[in-house]
This record gives sequence, C-alpha cells and structure tokens, in this order.
Amino acid sequence: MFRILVSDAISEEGLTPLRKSEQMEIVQKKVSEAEAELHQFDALLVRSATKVTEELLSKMTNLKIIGRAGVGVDNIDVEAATKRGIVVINAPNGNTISAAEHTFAMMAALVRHIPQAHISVKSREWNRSAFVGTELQGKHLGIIGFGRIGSEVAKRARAFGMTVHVYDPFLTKERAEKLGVSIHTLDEVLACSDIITVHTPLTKETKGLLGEKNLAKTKKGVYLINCARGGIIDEQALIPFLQNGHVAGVALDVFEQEPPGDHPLLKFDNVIVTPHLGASTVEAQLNVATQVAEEILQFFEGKPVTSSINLPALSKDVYDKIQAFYHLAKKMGMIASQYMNIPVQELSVTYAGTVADLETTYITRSLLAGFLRPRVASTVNEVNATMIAKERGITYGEKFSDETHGYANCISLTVHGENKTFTIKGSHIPNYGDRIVHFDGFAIDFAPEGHLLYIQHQDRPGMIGKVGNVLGEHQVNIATMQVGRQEAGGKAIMLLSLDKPIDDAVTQKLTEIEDIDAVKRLEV
Ligand SMILES: NC(=O)c1ccc[n+]([C@@H]2O[C@H](COP(=O)([O-])OP(=O)(O)OC[C@H]3O[C@@H](n4cnc5c(N)ncnc54)[C@H](O)[C@@H]3O)[C@@H](O)[C@H]2O)c1
Ligand SMILES: O=C(O)CC[C@@H](O)C(=O)O
Repeated sequence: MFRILVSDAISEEGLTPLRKSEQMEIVQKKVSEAEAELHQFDALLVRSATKVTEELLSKMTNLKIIGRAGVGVDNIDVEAATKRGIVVINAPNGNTISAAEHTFAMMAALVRHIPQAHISVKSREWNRSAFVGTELQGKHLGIIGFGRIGSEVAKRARAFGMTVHVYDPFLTKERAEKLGVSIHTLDEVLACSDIITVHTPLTKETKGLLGEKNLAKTKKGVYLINCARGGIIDEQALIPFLQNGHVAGVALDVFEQEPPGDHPLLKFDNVIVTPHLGASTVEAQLNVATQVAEEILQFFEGKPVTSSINLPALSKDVYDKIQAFYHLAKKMGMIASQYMNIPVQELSVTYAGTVADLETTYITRSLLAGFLRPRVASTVNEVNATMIAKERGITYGEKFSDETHGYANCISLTVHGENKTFTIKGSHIPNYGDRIVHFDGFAIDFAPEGHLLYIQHQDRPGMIGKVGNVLGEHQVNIATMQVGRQEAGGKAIMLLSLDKPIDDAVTQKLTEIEDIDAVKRLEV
C-alpha cells in the first residue's frame, strides 16, 4: 500500500485514477496537520500553496515522488528532492489554455477598464466618459516567452487582428513562421509594443526582466501583463512608471509575494489584479490533477513517468525498449562497484549493437545508480545518481561502437581506479536473459543473478572440487558455476551463483585454499 498526501486543493475528480487503485491510500490534509505522520508518505501531491522545502523533505523520509498539479515548480526545492532521489513531476500542459484565456481576459479588461467600470457601477455611479478604452485590433502585442502559453496567447491575439512580436531566445524561425509571429530582440519588442505580456518561467535571467532599464525602453502609454510568475516584472520598478503615466496600466495575476498584502501597486486604479487565477478553471484543475494522478500511479506500478522535472522524459514505447538494458546496466554497475572496492575516478560506458540506437542516457543513469549503491548510505537511484557521482568526483562518459563481440548488443563498462582498471561487458539476449560475457580480461558467460562469488585462482586440477567442498561443508548450494582462464595452467577465474549469501568465515576458508588468489562476494 502506498500513502499519498494531498496537501493542496486538488480536483476531486482528478484523483479518480488513484482512488480506483487498491494499492493507494489518499490522505487529504495540510502539511501542518500531518506533522506526526509525514515520515509515512510515499507521495506528495501539491499545487502552489504547499512549500516543499528541504526541511519538509527531511521529515518525509519515505517520500519517493512529488506531483505538482500545475506547471511552475518554484514552490518545490527540486535540487533538495533530487539529492534525496525523489522524482518530481508536473502537469506541463493541463492548464495552458486556461492561463492563455486568463491572460486574454486580463488584456481585454485592461484596455477597456472593465474592473474599474464594474466598481463604479456597483457604487451606483454612471460615468461613461471616465472609462473610454482602446481597441485591441490593429495594436502591437509583445510576447516575452513563447512556449505553451505564449503561443496560445498569440493565436488569440491574431484572431483579434493584433500584430504579434515575440522575444524568446529559444524560439526557432520555423515555429515563429508557423504561428504567424515575428521574432525580435528584447529591445525591439519593448520599443514597438502597445501591450506587453510575459510568459517565461521565473529564472535568474527572467527575474526583474522588466525592471527600470527595460521599462524605460517601452512605448509611452504601454500596457503590461504578468500572468506568469511574480517578479518577472519588477514590482518596485513599476511604481514611478505608473506615477508619471509612462505605463498606462498593468494587469497582474501573480506577485513576488503571494498574497501581496498591502502592496503599493494595489493603490493604483490602473493596476488590475487577480489572485493567481490563471489555472483556476474546472477544466484546467481536472486536467492537471488527472495528469499527475495517472503519472503517480504509473510510477508505483514501476512504469515510466513522462513529465519528470529531474529525470529524462521517457515514453512508454521507449521505456519498453530500454527496460532490459536498464536492468542489465544496473547489475553491471553493482558488480563493478563491489569488485573494484577502491576509490574510482571515472566510469566509461560503451554501447554497441541494437542498444546503441536506444535512449542510452537513462541506461547510463541506471548503471551509475547501480555503481553508487554499494558505496552510498543514502538512497541512490536514477534521479540523483549523476548528482552524487559529481559530488564524489566520479566522472562518467558514454561512447558508441560497432564492436558487439558476436552478440546482438553489448554494454561495456570500464572503471578507472587509482592504479587499477576493470572492464565488464554484458549483453541482453531476448527470451534468455542477461549475460556477463567478459569479466576483467576473461571471456566468460554467466547470469548476473543473486549471490555471486568471484574466485581468482591458478589453473590447477581439482580447484572446482576444493571450492565445492568448502561450500558444501557450510551448507551452501551452488546454483551455477562458470570458469574462464587466460591460458592452460595460468590465471583463471570462477564465477558461482549461490542459493544463499556466504559470511566472512566461509570467504576466509576459500581464501586459504592453495592457489586461490582472491575471493569476492558480489550481490546484485
Ligand atoms: N498564472 C497561472 O496560474 C499560471 C498557469 C500556468 C503557467 N503559469 C506560468 O506561465 C509561465 C509560462 O508557462 P508555459 O507553460 O508557457 O511554459 P513554457 O516552458 O512552455 O514556456 C516558457 C517559454 O519561456 C521561454 N524563455 C525562457 N527564458 C526566457 C528568457 N530569458 N527570455 C525570453 N523567453 C524565455 C522559453 O524558451 C519558453 O519558450 C510559467 O512561468 C508558468 O509557471 C502561470
Ligand atoms: O495551482 C495553481 O493554481 C497555479 C498554477 C500555475 O501557476 C502553474 O504554474 O501551473
């Protein structure tokens, strides 16, 4: 049974996929009300109200996944979650249309003074001349950030007869042409637009993007809209531009601090505001809740999640193709790590044959996680493996080759330690399973399963019997045994898989056998 804490107001209907599963238990409580049981939850489902901080994560010791029913994850410390190996997912497009429509509603309300006129009529006034607006048709709309929402706003603006100018450093010419907008520099957009709307995420680059310097580059009488994230338009910097009439009006759905409290901007009649309502529609809330609920369910069923912030995205199709290699790579990483039980600096992975055409990033992450697992006390998985490797000064790289050693596919891992290098190669054979086909210079063929025992010895008659006797004396059954040697009478190895793990005493006994040079237990 997996316990899911739903700590914000999430669409009830959207939770249906989770409620239908007998494996899921949903608890709807604010974090502050769940203090005593925080360590029990496997998943956390939030909107933007819950602040998922490092401190909260340190209390949620069993947490495996955080679902954000929405786009922005700025209320989640993604880095802290990643460090702990917690997957963070969002619902990137479930509320796009609602946010675009809200932006458009704000734009219309702004240029036609609808909120101000509404207040006036409700106060029993009838002052038509005070609320003369401007048309949208024929106006120049500047869109900063042309992703999902920005482009939906553009479509609506074009339908209203507006000319759309876009600034987005990551926008291609082809996409701009397809959507009938022109690409400009930021300065050009600032200079030519009658209305400017921002649709970027809040990042180091976009924080204060419309600050004093850039506001001064806008047209006198410009209207500004922020339905993205508070802080993209610098709230303090706006004040003098509103006071001197350079900015004709501002529409804000988002604020640097939410709620904004007694903010000086709220005193301006030409600043219209909503309390972060961009995604607040029945449709958007159902979409985002359903999307994250389905993803959380997939996650606990061991299937891939497609909208993770801290893992490479994988479609079901791709996942099905890489799954076998993903498991093989993890086992190879674990074996290599235990065999090379010394500090290592570098892992080099080479993919050959059919596996080389797949999404290898994910396979490499799995291999890294397997390698780090025997060395790291905390949780290590595909989410945090690259981060932990970096922290420990282990570099890794991927290569591709045609050399499959006669197999349809081959993954080769070389581990570089201080004075030692080790190579292991593995292949996945459909309907047969995983095989290790090369081990530290020896051609071999064994299944990386269960309790493995590696023995390095001199190639002498009777070695297998001696090893078998020691294990037999200790009631340890041998499931499989593979031997390999470089030349007759030279260095040789045995790889055994045992029905149960052996302890230090048995390992010691094996080491004492004449002509045995090394014994290592390897768990996968
Ligand atoms: N008000 C709401 O309720 C609400 C609802 C949904 C989304 N949002 C917010 O709206 C914003 C846009 O969401 P989206 O789904 O369209 O995101 P998106 O990722 O699809 O688009 C963001 C775009 O911004 C561009 N960008 C990034 N840095 C930029 C920069 N420095 N200058 C110019 N462009 C830059 C990116 O290239 C991208 O095209 C986000 O901040 C999101 O959190 C708000
Ligand atoms: O949950 C909300 O209503 C906010 C949604 C919005 O800001 C988002 O980033 O998706």
